[in-house]
Amino acid sequence: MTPEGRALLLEGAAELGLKLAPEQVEQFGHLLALLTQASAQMNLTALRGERDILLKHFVDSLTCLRGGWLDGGQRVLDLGTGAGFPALPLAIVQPRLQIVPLDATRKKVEFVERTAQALGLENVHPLTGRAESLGRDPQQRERYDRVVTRAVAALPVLAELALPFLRVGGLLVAQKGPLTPEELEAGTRAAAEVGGQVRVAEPFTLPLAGDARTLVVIEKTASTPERYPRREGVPNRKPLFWQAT
Ligand SMILES: C[S@@+](CC[C@H](N)C(=O)[O-])C[C@H]1O[C@@H](n2cnc3c(N)ncnc32)[C@H](O)[C@@H]1O
Repeated sequence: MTPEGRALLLEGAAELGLKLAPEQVEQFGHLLALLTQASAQMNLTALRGERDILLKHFVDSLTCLRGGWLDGGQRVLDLGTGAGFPALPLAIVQPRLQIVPLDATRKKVEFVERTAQALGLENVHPLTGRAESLGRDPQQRERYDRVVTRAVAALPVLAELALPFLRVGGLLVAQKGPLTPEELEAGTRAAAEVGGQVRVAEPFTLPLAGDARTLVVIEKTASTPERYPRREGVPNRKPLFWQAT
């Protein structure tokens, strides 16, 4: 990482109230190098360049910590982690979290696994598979305190895919771009259908970059009915209470 990149990362984190230790900055530098190297060989992430990766992957992932919903020693699933976001930045900054990054694409999960090992992150336990199937697996269903997710699907789809993984009382923390009232309305109805209630939908801007974001928190208030999630592909194709685009 260049000295400018280091300053940018520290400033972005500071805007979120986080003071990164030197070892954590080292880990982010290592992550940047591994991501850049792997992206040259496979289609891992659309973002290229130090500034974009630092702000739009690393700092952006850390915005999931707003509100303190992920404080403490929680068991967390990162639904649709891709190249490890937000899982890897969260694991670096909150070592007490036990994080399971989940993705349907094996080569992405393999990258996350290799990278977590290289960074010495023992709190990362990657998993390959589709949320629709794993959400029905007794070893995964209702086993998590938190589900985090970033840039994966519309809110009603996320509600159906994520809520089955949560214990009653657990929270879905979804980091999204700008949210329309229609998406929030559909997400609220979908959440109710699968056993959840929207607690917070808070707009904010990404530190330094200024992009519009929304942090949505849905609490699981009742057990998810057995019929959810529906079979693979259906939640996206026919989202609950929402017109697929
Ligand atoms: C646009 S990427 C976002 C990746 C990462 N969360 C990020 O913010 O950079 C969406 C990822 O979600 C995964 N995904 C989408 N639907 C999924 C499902 N039903 N089960 C598991 N993974 C899924 C895709 O394979 C893809 O890697």
